[in-house]
Amino acid sequence: MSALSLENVSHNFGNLAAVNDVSLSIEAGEFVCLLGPSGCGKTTALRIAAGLEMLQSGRVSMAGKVVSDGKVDLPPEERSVGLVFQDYALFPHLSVGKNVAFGLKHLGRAERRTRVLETLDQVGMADYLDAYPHTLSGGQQQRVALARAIAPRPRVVLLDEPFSGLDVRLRNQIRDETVRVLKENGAATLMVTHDPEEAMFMADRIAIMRDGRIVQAGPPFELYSRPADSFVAHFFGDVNEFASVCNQGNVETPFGRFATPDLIDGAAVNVLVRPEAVVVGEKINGTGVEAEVLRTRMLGRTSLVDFRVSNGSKHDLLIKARMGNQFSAEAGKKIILDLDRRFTFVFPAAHPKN
Ligand SMILES: Nc1ncnc2c1ncn2[C@@H]1O[C@H](COP(=O)(O)OP(=O)(O)OP(=O)(O)O)[C@@H](O)[C@H]1O
Repeated sequence: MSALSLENVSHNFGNLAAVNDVSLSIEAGEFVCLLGPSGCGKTTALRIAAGLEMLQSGRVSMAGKVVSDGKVDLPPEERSVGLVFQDYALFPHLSVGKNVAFGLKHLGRAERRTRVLETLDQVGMADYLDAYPHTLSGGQQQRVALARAIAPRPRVVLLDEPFSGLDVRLRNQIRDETVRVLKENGAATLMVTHDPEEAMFMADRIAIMRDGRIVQAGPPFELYSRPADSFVAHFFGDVNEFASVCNQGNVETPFGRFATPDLIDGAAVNVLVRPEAVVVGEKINGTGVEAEVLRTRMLGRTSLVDFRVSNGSKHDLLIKARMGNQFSAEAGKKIILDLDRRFTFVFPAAHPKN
């Protein structure tokens, strides 16, 4: 029995199918990110789960109980959900303690106070009980917003881009703390983000959306290393891309042959290679090619290097490699390149909208 379950949920705004047949279940203690580009329907799906948007079609259940299906439609306050938004949405006229106590009206005075202190302690804000939101930093306000959401011990916590207002340096720390606190509480969490790195950092499972649909769902590494299509591969970071044609179940590339058993002869394909899959200075499959260094950029812990591979009579291939070290080589130097095939993908070229 899942803590939260969306089944075949669809939602239109006029003619626009903002959410299109979305099904997604989240277990207690699980952290799931709904990831996708702006306008793909993430927030609408989250609002439907929360009960903030009236369900048009499909079903929403929590812990096996239907909370919305066209007949039933429980309001947000009866759904056992905690909500955290991008702008924290703290009540400005209430102290931190009163903000956190807001959803605890059902508890007696003493118990309420204990719960408020306990929860503020969990997010490291117990010293700010009597402070007002405007006196707090963005990171502190975000912690209080999280405390307010989890204080009633909801079964499900829904977060909508909760870190986008924060300083970049603070974000990783607060992301870490947020996952820890939500896991400690055993809540099922659904977080909306457009940032693939944030999703990879935080999620047990990522559901990636495009044009209202979930195109792939799975653990972060699965989406990164086995993308379902070219859109997913591109969404998780830079890729080198070159065109080829399928011939007798294979695609020939300068780096050797790739099997494409599901494609017909003559099918145009794109070969996608992650920059970190380019192995520099080695032949690993006995198939390496000589390449010329065009440009090297040191990015601190990694280096990004542009190479040119001569491709016989055809156009030269330009390939970016990302290396986990400080690589330095003069432009013009010749080096052998090969590919780590785990991060090399072949997809039909005629993928819609790519
Ligand atoms: N109340 C509304 N009325 C009309 N159209 C809406 C409404 N809310 C959202 N939309 C449209 O529905 C689509 C999905 O919006 P939604 O906010 O769910 O996307 P999103 O993936 O969360 O995007 P973002 O990351 O930019 O918030 C968008 O095209 C948006 O313009």
